[in-house]
Formats: sequence, structure tokens, C-alpha cells
Amino acid sequence: MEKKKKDKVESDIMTHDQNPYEIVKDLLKESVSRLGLHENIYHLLKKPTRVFEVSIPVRMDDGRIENFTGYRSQHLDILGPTKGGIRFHPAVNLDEVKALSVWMSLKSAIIDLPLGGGKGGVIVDPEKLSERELEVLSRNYIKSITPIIGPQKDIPAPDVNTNPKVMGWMIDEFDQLRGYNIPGMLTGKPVVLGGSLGRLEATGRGVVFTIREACKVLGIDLGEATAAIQGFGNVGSMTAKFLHELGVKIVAVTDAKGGIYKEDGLDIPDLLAFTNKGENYASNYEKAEPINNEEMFALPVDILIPAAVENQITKETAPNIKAKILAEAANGPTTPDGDEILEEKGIFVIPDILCNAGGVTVSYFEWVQNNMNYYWKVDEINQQLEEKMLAGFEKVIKMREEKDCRMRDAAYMVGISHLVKAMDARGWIGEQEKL
Ligand SMILES: NC(=O)C1=CN([C@@H]2O[C@H](COP(=O)(O)OP(=O)(O)OC[C@H]3O[C@@H](n4cnc5c(N)ncnc54)[C@H](O)[C@@H]3O)[C@@H](O)[C@H]2O)C=CC1
Ligand SMILES: O=C(O)CCC(=O)C(=O)O
Repeated sequence: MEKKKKDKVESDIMTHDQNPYEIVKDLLKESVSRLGLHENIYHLLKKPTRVFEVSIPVRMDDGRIENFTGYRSQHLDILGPTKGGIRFHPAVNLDEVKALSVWMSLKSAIIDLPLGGGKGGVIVDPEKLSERELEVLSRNYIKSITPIIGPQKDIPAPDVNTNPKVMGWMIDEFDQLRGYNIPGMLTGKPVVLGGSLGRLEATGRGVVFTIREACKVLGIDLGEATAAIQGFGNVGSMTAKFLHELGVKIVAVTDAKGGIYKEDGLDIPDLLAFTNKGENYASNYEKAEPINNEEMFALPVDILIPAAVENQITKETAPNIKAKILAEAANGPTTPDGDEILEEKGIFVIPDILCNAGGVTVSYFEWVQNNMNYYWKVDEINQQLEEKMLAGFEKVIKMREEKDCRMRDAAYMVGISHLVKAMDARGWIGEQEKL
């Protein structure tokens, strides 16, 4: 009863402009039309092929059985098996998971990966679980979606509040069910179990490649640039590390618990060492001043990086943004009305489906290595990641010039055009739908 009430509240509070699935459908529709394609293409793209809802009973430490709700959405598998992360968060809902799976299809298409889009989520606040409860939840979730996943079907990976440790439990459960080791069934796993070198850093590294390219377009010298980052988990912290290595002064980082600010620039290696010890920097790091998310968005920095959750750049926060570049490391951080304000202000947006595609790119490399059971050196992986990200960035910039449109529309058009080629090759579409 309690659970039902919570789910209802979550979906009730989402307006059309905050609902990621409504947002992504509107963007798909607009881009299909801009490309001069028949609206049938929109109808082929707008819905995931398959969505799966599961109940995940967990015996809690106090003996109670709590029944969690989980989802897996498989958007489109015309380029290859569907692929995408698993999120553990109290705000997870079906529309969010569906939108995240559409974004995965577009990301893979932009980067030219032979993969489709998938995504999973469980409605849970992992901070409220003990380690044992979290492990049981992780194992039971993967068990419940076992019929629809596998290395040639749908390949999960980490997302918000999941990590290599969680992936280790999940792969163990799957291997035990199947009776043999299947390393390519998920990615982002510990290296000792067939994880790829460079995967942990990949999303942040990819974000920084796109920022570097955007700075070239705008004539910004990275050595003189300043940045602020929302979210200091896997993606935010790795983005901070690589930007710092390029000489960018990171003046603020924030997360769900608060944030810190230092005008002269934070000592990122020191901060990473602090957080790696499991410390909460927002309340315990003494070498900087406190700052909240709203204040951070309004800082006079060159580069602003939302690396947390959806709907952060809104009609409330966007008017205060002073940055020249908004690098969307998170999925769906900008609402449509936030986007309009960014456009009016002439802020250069690196859209999520391009900006954060480094994660799935190295996940693809991990899967390839698992399939051939031979493992590459980290330099090889990083170099191939860079090539893929730069090629994706180039395609989006070219489309933006051709169509004289926003970076976001250009990224959607690049992704959709690639998917349409695959639809055509499969005989899904007739003359009227072709480019
Ligand atoms: N992990 C990956 O490889 C990839 C992640 N992403 C996206 O990047 C974003 C971050 O993911 P991860 O770093 O993996 O997750 P994470 O769980 O490691 O970190 C999430 C961070 O966001 C913060 N956060 C959560 N809610 C917040 C709020 N309301 N306000 C401010 N901060 C908040 C958390 O405190 C934490 O610092 C998500 O949108 C995810 O979908 C995208 C591509 C790949
Ligand atoms: O690494 C992957 O397969 C998926 C990463 C992901 O979930 C994302 O790009 O949002």
C-alpha cells in the first residue's frame, strides 16, 4: 500500500515538460520532420519494442519481505543487441526508463556502434539498504530479467547508484543460473571478471573529449577555462579528473547532499583522494566553502557540466546560467523550456546523446573483448574511444551546419539518419519514408 502510494506520487508530479519520455518523443518528432522524413519514421521510433516490469522480493535484515519494482526497456535492436545501464533510484519510473532506452539507441547510432538501446531501473533508495540487502536486490533483479537479457540479446551496465561491485553480483547470479561463465552478458564489471580497462573512466573521459572539441569551435583556451560540475559520482568525478589534467580550473562541485566552491580552483586530486576514502565532501571537506546546486548553476564559469540526473536545467535555473558551454554528462539534464533559454542566450550545448556516449563506447569494447576472450591494453582502448568520440562530434557539427540548427537537433538527426539506414536495409520502410 505504502509502495503504491510512492509510485503514484512520482508519476503524478511529472508534467509533460518534465517527463523524459514525452520530451524524447517531441524531439524525435521534430527531428524526423526536419530531416524531411515521413512521419511513419517517428511512429517506428517512438515506442520501445519491449518493456518488462518485474517484482523483486527481498528479505530485509529485520525479516520483512519488501517487494521492489524494477523495469527493463528494450527500445530498438536493429543495429545489434540492445544495451544500456541499470539505475537504482527512488525516482525511477517506467517513462524514465523508456526515455533512457531511446537515448541509448540514438547514442549508439551517433557513435556507429553495432548496438541498440536498452535501459533498466529499480525503484529503491540504495542508501536505505544494508550491503546484504543491496546484494540480494541486485541478484534478484538480474534473475527476474534473465529471460530477456544475454550477450546477443540485451546487455546491461552500470548507471546511477550501480557500479562494478553491483555488476559483479549480477554476473555471478546470471552465470550460476546459466551454469557457465558468460562475461559478455553485462559490461562495467570488475576487470578480474572480464571488465575492460578504462571503462570506469570512459564516460568522463568521453565528456572531456567533447568539451575539448567544443572549446576548439568556440576558440576557448582550456588552460584558461573555468568549470563547475553537478554530480560527483562516477561521471562527474572522472570528468573533473580529466578536465583538471587539461588545466581547467574547477571552481565548484555539487551533489545530492550539497556542494563545495573555491574561487582559485579545487584541488581535484586531493578531493578525489578524500572521496575515495568514503568521506562525504559536501559536509566534511574543509578546504573549500559550501555551495548549493542553484548557486553553482549561476557561477560565472566557462563550462557547466550537469552530471547527475534529469530536469536540472529548467526555466528556473537556466536564466542564471553564465557558462559558454553546457556539457550534458548526465542523461536528460535539460527540460524543453530550459533548452529554449539556453538557445536565447547562445550557450553551446553538447547534448547528452553525444556528450556521455563514451561509457557505452568502452562498454562495447568490453563486450568485443569478452566475445574474443582477448584483452587490450588501456592505451589502445583510450585511443579508440577518442577516435569514436571525435567522429561522433564531427558528424553532429556537420549536421548542425547543414541544417542550421541547435546541437541537440543535429545530434538527434545524425542518430535518426543512421537508424533509418538500418530500417531501410532490413526492408522496414518503403520509398515514401526514405531520405
Ligand atoms: N555511469 C556511466 O557510465 C554513465 C552515466 N551516465 C549518466 O550520468 C549521470 C550520472 O551517472 P553516474 O555518475 O554513473 O551515477 P552515480 O550514482 O555514480 O553518481 C550520481 C551523482 O549525482 C548526484 N545526484 C543525484 N541526484 C542529484 C540531485 N538531485 N542534485 C544534485 N546531484 C544529484 C549524486 O549525489 C552523485 O554524486 C546519469 O544521468 C547517468 O545516466 C551517462 C552515460 C554513462
Ligand atoms: O555502458 C553502457 O552500456 C551503458 C551506459 C549508459 O547507461 C548510458 O550511456 O546512459
